[in-house]
Amino acid sequence: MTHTITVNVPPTSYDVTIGSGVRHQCGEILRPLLGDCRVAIITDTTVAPLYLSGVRQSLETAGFQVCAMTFPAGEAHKNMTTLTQILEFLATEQLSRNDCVIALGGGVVGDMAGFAAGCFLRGIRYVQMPTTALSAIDSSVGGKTAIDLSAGKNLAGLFLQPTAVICDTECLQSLPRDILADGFAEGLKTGVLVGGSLFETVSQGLPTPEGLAQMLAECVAYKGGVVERDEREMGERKLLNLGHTPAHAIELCSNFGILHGHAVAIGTAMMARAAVKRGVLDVHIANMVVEAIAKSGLPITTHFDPEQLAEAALHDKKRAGDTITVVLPHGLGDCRLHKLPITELAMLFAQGLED
Ligand SMILES: NC(=O)c1ccc[n+]([C@@H]2O[C@H](COP(=O)([O-])OP(=O)(O)OC[C@H]3O[C@@H](n4cnc5c(N)ncnc54)[C@H](O)[C@@H]3O)[C@@H](O)[C@H]2O)c1
Ligand SMILES: O=C(O)C(=O)C[C@@H](O)[C@H](O)[C@H](O)COP(=O)(O)O
Ligand SMILES: [Zn+2]
Repeated sequence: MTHTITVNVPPTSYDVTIGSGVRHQCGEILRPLLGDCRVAIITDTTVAPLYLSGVRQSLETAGFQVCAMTFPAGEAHKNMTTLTQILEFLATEQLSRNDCVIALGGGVVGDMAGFAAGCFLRGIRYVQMPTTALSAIDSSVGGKTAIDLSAGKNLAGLFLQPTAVICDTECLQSLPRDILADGFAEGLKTGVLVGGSLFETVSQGLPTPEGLAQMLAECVAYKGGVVERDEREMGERKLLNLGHTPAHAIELCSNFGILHGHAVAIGTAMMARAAVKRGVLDVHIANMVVEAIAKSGLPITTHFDPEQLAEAALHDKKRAGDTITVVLPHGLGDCRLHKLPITELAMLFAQGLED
């Protein structure tokens, strides 16, 4: 079964197609959307040997002229050096304004290729083809693109919505278990934000392949709705950052050596515990959240101390001068924004790390 979710972000609108084997139909899906143009596939060294030839074949059969560039896999390469290499590649290949970038890979490929597409010739179109659970659940939808700077996570980037998202659930079968679980952290985050049956589903641990497509579709439908209402993160979209203020600090402190989803898992557990200490969340609900995270094989605490994390979090995009907005769960399906003085961050993180 194929799921199609439409995201309306005026003046544009795009479909997210989720289904088994859909990478082999990417050419026919994209031809009416892109017209007669060249496409540049950007991918990484792990994904290229697995999926590049199948995607290329589908695109060529549909009449596209295709070129491809591969960069080394991993968060350590989500940086200015790789961005420059992608831009130089697009220029050498003489892509024009009518042409299109295809991001084939996980969130690192999607964030990098999307950013490059947004800068090249002051902006060309791009398509997301997510191949990790994380990119399928979260990063391929919504138009946030970015690279990391040495001062912190995602500090340079653009909002640029893709022309289409094509998610082949078959690709997720080649993920090592820890990377599959890593992506599931954003699903757990979404389960806490939405509550109800989605939280019940995600709290049962990693789903079966059949259950996975349904879960992905529910997460994407929720995120798509938030993005439609608040594309530029002026209000409601900040909720998608549940767990991310500590997560981004943990990623920076570990020199980007921890996977994003693992950091989000810890951050979400921390915000659940801190919410209890602050009297806004029932301890039983917090325990359910922390247990659901642990059940998926994800971490729930960190060895970094609260002061160190608070220092690292000062680069967070939710900071405005002397205040920072964090997300605290008040219940399942009821997360709220809290504006705190930055001087309270270390205390908040300490509360999040206490049992
Ligand atoms: N833009 C957004 O809205 C958004 C949302 C969430 C996360 N992110 C970003 O996404 C990134 C994390 O994404 P990720 O977890 O997908 O990381 P990733 O892209 O680094 O992929 C993880 C690893 O899995 C490998 N891989 C990818 N697909 C595979 C497959 N099908 N089979 C086997 N191996 C495969 C990759 O080569 C890589 O080594 C972070 O940089 C995070 O900041 C962005
Ligand atoms: O799409 C969003 O909005 C999110 O916040 C999703 C997050 O899971 C994602 O990690 C995002 O990249 C974080 O954004 P940032 O603006 O805090 O860098
Ligand atoms: Zn995230």
